[in-house]
Amino acid sequence: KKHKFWETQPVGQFKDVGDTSLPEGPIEPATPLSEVKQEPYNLPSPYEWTTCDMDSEETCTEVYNLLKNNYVEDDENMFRFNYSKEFLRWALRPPGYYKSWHLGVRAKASKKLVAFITGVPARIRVRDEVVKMAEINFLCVHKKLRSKRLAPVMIKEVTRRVHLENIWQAAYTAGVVLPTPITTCQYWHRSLNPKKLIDVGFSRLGARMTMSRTIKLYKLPDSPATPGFRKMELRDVPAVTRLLRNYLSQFAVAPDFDENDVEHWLLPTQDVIDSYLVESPETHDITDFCSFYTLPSSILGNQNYPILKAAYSYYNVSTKTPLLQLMNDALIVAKQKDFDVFNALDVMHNESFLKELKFGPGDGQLHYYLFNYRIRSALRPSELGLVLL
Ligand SMILES: COc1cccc(CC(=N)NC(=O)c2cccnc2OC2CCNCC2)c1
Repeated sequence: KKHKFWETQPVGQFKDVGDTSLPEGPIEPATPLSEVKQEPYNLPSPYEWTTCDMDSEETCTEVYNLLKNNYVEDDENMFRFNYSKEFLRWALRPPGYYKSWHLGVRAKASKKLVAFITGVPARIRVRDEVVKMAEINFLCVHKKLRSKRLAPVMIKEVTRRVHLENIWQAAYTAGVVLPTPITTCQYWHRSLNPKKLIDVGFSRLGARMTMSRTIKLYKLPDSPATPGFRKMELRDVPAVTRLLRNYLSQFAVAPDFDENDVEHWLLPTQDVIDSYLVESPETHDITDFCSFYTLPSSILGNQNYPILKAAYSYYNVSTKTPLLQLMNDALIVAKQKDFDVFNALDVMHNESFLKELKFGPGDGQLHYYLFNYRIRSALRPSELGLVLL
């Protein structure tokens, strides 16, 4: 029986799709904290809950290794995400985070970390409502413990811990279809190092294409074209916050970032997040912004290369520089930083540059979900202003 678990949860059910009599908003009401289950859910007897302290070098290394060996792979099992420890600390400790939402499962006998799931707090606007949510991510069960039905009880336990902080909604993504996506995005890839991408099987040589012709096709200038294009600095946080809040206000679902959030999520951190902006040489106004995060993948079974260095488009705002030119400058700096590929979803206005900047469509889709919040009808990806890590 498909979705046995999800049919028990307050999420849009397939049977309700199209029923416009159902109101937009929470599916189940918040409950008084006294009514939230006080004790953790039961795990199968060989396992125990653990809270993962990401400040601890040892625990962060355990989380890193669990994900490195057991987290999401592409459809052909050629690549596996390889989030760095620095990235995980950044992703899991935003303003107002709760350690109790960094939930692990250990084998009682060996004390080995065998599963993980996380939440971080976020204010997400859905149309005109700003809703406090948990962004759920990094659900990972060790390969040897799959189909022991650990995921449902991990989801229930992290939900219980989110409820204890009086938060009743969540946002998450998955590569699989669950009840019920609020939108479904295509992912796109722009080759920066085509020779390596073909060597490792990420890309294939085009028909009637030689390798040297392919290298020439993807060649980029050595430096950005836009005057005033520079790295973001701490002093830019107020202006970038204004620029981003205004830009994101046009989308149906988007984060409600304040200056604290912008300082955490968008200030450059080496090998984690890169952010650039355009400061007008005449007026010194900040008119445009682009950012991408660093998410390498392990290359499974290639002798020459162990790692694929990938940049993922994050938040981009263009008010003066054409988005096409701004993103081409992002590609140029990503190539300068030795990334092999630049990935993007067809969310926000990304569709306007993907083909022209020589992105090719990926072979999969990323589905976005809200927990305990119904929306009237599914969104187009271009109506979505939320990028999860
Ligand atoms: C190239 O190495 C991969 C290793 C594992 C999976 C995939 C395919 C894939 N599933 N890609 C995405 O989900 C994806 C493609 C483009 C942009 N963002 C993405 O996912 C982000 C956001 C969701 N959490 C994972 C990272 C590729």
